[in-house]
Amino acid sequence: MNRGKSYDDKVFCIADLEANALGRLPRATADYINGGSMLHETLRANNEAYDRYVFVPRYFKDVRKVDTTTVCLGKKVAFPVGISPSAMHSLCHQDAEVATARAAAERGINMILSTYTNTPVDVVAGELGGMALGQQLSKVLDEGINQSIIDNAEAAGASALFVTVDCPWLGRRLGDYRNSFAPPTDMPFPSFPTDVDIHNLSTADQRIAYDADLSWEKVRALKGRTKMQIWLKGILSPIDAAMAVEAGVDGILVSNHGGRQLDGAISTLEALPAIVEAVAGRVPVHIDGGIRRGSDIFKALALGAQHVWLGRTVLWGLAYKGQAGVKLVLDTLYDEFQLVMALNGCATVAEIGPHLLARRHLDGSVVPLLLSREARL
Ligand SMILES: Cc1cc2nc3c(=O)[nH]c(=O)nc-3n(C[C@H](O)[C@H](O)[C@H](O)COP(=O)(O)O)c2cc1C
Ligand SMILES: CCCCC(=O)C(=O)O
Repeated sequence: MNRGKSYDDKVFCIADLEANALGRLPRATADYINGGSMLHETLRANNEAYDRYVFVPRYFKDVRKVDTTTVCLGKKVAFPVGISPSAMHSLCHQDAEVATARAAAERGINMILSTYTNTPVDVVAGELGGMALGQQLSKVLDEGINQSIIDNAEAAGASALFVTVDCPWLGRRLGDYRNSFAPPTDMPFPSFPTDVDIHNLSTADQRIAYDADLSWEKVRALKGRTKMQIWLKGILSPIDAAMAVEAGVDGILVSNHGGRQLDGAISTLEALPAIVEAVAGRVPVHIDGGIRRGSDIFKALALGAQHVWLGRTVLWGLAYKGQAGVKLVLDTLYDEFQLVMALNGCATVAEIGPHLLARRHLDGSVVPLLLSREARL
């Protein structure tokens, strides 16, 4: 039960944290992290989509105890939240991915490591305290590099490969152009051979250029290249979702890369229901993008996601106070989520469903989801 816990003298919610964290970073770094592509339409839409759903809570339920636990990648997790892959954690804190992994372990949740990690996968795995590790793969032209990322992750005990599908070309991030943003030249990228220059992205070595011809055959072939589960990260279309299931993937992460790739793409929460319907329970469907409050986690689950993942919020925590800052993010969201469950009459995650939501339409009407569904039948 939440009794008004004080987290920190300055941070009581994620919005407080964002304001505090960004001021600690050089401007170009803060813009790289917070920015999206082009005019930030999708970046904004990811957040705003959550505000279009409102709660229709149930009462007369026993919520003296609220169990937030669930299972993700075969591990029992403290709540249905994990850490999405993001590049270069050392931009935010010297302890980089080690700090992030330790906070995930403390809070009892899983983590996905970026291809552009600054910390080797085996080191991160060693800090996760037995929680599940996912390895994100930005598939590049050099198959030897792809295979070494896969092999190192598998050897480190990672349980799933998250293949990012929304980045055949890098999005136009205007803030990065204006700031001439580039990672520091001494920054380590242990996924890549040391003679690959990735610091100046515009002249990047062809070996690490994105594979812009990812096909279903290549997805199927990946299954033969590793014992890890294969997940696709960045699915937005129910057609691709259905084809992914047919290709034998183990799960789908609905994502638009936090609004950093195709500006104008559908928000992830708006994309979710059709994907859940297309997948029809055959594999798990997870989501990221715009999760800033415990209520957002609840809404994503009510619309059919089994689990959500966090991008920028973790980086804000890292910039704010390293491991303790990431822990603060996770504790804040944990307590908010538990309270939202209690106030909606849910004692377990399994009780969360669409009957607890209504959708606010552009004409101002608010329509409970179940009634609107029944009306269509
Ligand atoms: C600074 C930054 C770096 C990212 N790097 C990667 C990456 O290396 N690979 C990837 O698949 N997604 C990457 N993402 C996207 C995240 O995995 C995630 O999809 C997105 O941040 C979720 O949205 P949110 O930030 O609103 O939570 C990155 C996002 C940010 C903000
Ligand atoms: C070259 C690193 C790109 C990482 C990424 O995916 C992002 O910034 O969104």
